[in-house]
Amino acid sequence: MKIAIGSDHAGFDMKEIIINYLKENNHEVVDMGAYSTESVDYPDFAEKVGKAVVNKEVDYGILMCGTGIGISIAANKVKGVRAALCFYPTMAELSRKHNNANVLVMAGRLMGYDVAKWTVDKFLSTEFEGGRHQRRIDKISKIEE
Ligand SMILES: O=C[C@H](O)[C@H](O)[C@H](O)COP(=O)(O)O
Repeated sequence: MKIAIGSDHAGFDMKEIIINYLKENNHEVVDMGAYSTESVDYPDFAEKVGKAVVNKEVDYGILMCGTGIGISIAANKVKGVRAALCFYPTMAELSRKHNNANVLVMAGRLMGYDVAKWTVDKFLSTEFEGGRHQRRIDKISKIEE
């Protein structure tokens, strides 16, 4: 798969680890920054990754900030983005099955790196279930109009 990934300074270390993990697993990675732990503003990276996803330049996006909260809020402002903040693999699985999430968000300062890798695995390997969940996503899309 082709994955766009981004973080602020607080998510940078996790981003580098996840980029290597994705590459080891034969995914194509587009690193949209940040490129160091120098202080930056998370909305800039949320917007870049979110737009790459909705413009279909990539299959999915992955974002990190310190808590995952700010970058989730920002990413979900991009029309068509369904960004899910996931602390556990099961959350990632359900974000795909029920919410058809297209951006995975994780907390760089609060999650262990092994859990982050397992969370990525579940996100990328789980399909949307459709059915009643599609009806709810259609209602989310209407809110965006
Ligand atoms: O939701 C926001 C994120 O957790 C940011 O990564 C965090 O606010 C950055 O904080 P600071 O500028 O104190 O490193």
